[in-house]
Amino acid sequence: MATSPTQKPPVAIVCVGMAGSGKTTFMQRINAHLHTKHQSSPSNTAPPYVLNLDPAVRSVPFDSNIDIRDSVNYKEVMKQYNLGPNGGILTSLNLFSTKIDQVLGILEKRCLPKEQPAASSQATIPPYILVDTPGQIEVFVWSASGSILLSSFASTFPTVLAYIIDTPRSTENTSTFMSNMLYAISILYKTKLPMILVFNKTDVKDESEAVDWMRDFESFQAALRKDEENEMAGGEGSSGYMGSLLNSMSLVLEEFYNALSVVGVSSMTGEGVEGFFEAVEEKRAEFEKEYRPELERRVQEAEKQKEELRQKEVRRMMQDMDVSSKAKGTGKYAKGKGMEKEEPLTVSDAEEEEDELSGLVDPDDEDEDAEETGRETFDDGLKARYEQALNDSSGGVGSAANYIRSSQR
Ligand SMILES: Nc1nc2c(ncn2[C@@H]2O[C@H](COP(=O)(O)OP(=O)(O)OP(=O)(O)O)[C@@H](O)[C@H]2O)c(=O)[nH]1
Repeated sequence: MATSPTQKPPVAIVCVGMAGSGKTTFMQRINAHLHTKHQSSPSNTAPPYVLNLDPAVRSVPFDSNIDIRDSVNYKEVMKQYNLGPNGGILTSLNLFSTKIDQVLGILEKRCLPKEQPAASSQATIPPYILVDTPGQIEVFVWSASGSILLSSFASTFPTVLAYIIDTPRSTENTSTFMSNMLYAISILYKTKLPMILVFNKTDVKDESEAVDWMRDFESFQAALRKDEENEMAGGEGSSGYMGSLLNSMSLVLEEFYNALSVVGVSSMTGEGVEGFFEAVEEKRAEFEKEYRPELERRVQEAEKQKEELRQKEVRRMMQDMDVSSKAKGTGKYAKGKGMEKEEPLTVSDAEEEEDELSGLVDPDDEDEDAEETGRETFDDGLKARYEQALNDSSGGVGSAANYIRSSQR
C-alpha cells in the first residue's frame, strides 16, 4: 500500500474583505470553476470542500459542506444575549469556535490524503477548502475566535488568505486605495499567513491602475498630484499633510507589496480565475517553505513551556511533601537523620537511652521504631508515585489532580 503521489493536502483559501467587496460572489465563482473542472475530468480532480463562517447571511449561492448556521442560530444569539448585529456575529463565531476540534476532525477525515493502492490514480480528496467569512471583516480578523479558527486551519492545511478588494471603489482616489492597503497589511501581520490581493469587479474597472500604484512609485506620485489638483479645484482628493503622509507611506509599503501576489478577477464573468489559482499554488509553496517551519517552531516553543511548567509542578509538589514530612517528624527530618540529639527530659527518658546503649530494648519501643520506618517507606513510596503520576502525564497539573482524586476513591 502506498499513497498516491498526486494527492497533495488541499489548500484552505480563506476569503476576507470589506463588506460588499464581493466575497460571496467570488466564492461562488471559484466554487463553480472547480466543480466544472471536476465534471470535465472526474478522475483527475475532486470538487472543493466548502465552509460558510458567516452566521448572518440569509442565503448563500453555493452548497456548503459545513455551515456555521447549522450549529448557531444568529438571531437567537442576538435575542438571548441582548446583542446588536456585530455582537451577535462575534458571539456566534465564539460559540462555533468551541467546536473547532470537531470541525477539524471532519476536515481531516474528508480532506487529508488517505493510503490507497499505488495503481489507483483517482483523485479522491478535494483540491481546495473554500472558506467564506462574515462581511464585518474586523469581527473575524480581530476576534479571538477568528484567530482560533485561522490557526487551527493553518496547523492542519496549507492556508492562504484571499483579500478581496472592490477595484472600482478602491481606485477612486489615492487615499481610499492607501486605506485599503493599510487594512490588508494589518491583516497580513496579524494572521501571519500568505496573502493574495484579489482586485475584484474588473469587468467594471480593470486592476492595471492599482497594480501600477503598487509596483511603480512614480505612477503613485503622479496620481497623488492629480488628487491634489482635483482637491484645489473643489473636488475630492488629498492635499497638504495628507498628501505628504500618503507619499511617505507609499515608500514604506514597497516591502509589503513585494510579499504579496496580486490578481485581477471578475467574479461576474469569471475572468482571471485561472490566474488566481496559479497564485494559490505559488502561495502553497511559500506556506510550506516559510510559514510551516515558523508554525512548527511556535508549536515546539509551546511544548517546551508546557514541559517546564510540568517540571516546576513536580518540584513544587516534592517540596510540599518535604514540608509535610517535617511537620510529622518523618522523612529526612525524622529522628536520627541529621537532627541534633535532644537532652533527656525525665529520669525514664535517661533510662531508656541507657538501655538503648547497652542493647536492652523494650518491645514497645521496637514497635514504635518499626512504625517510624514504615511511615518513611510509605512517604518515599508516595513520593515516587506522585512523581510517576506527574511524569506519566502530559497534562501536568490536571493529571496530578486526577491521580490524587483517583487515589482517594
Ligand atoms: N460588476 C460586478 N459586481 C460584482 C462582482 N462581484 C460582486 N459584485 C457585486 O457586488 C455586490 C456585493 O457582493 P457580495 O458578494 O454580496 O459581497 P460580500 O463581500 O460577500 O458582501 P457581505 O457578505 O455583505 O460583506 C453584489 O451586488 C454583487 O453582485 C464583480 O465581479 N463584478
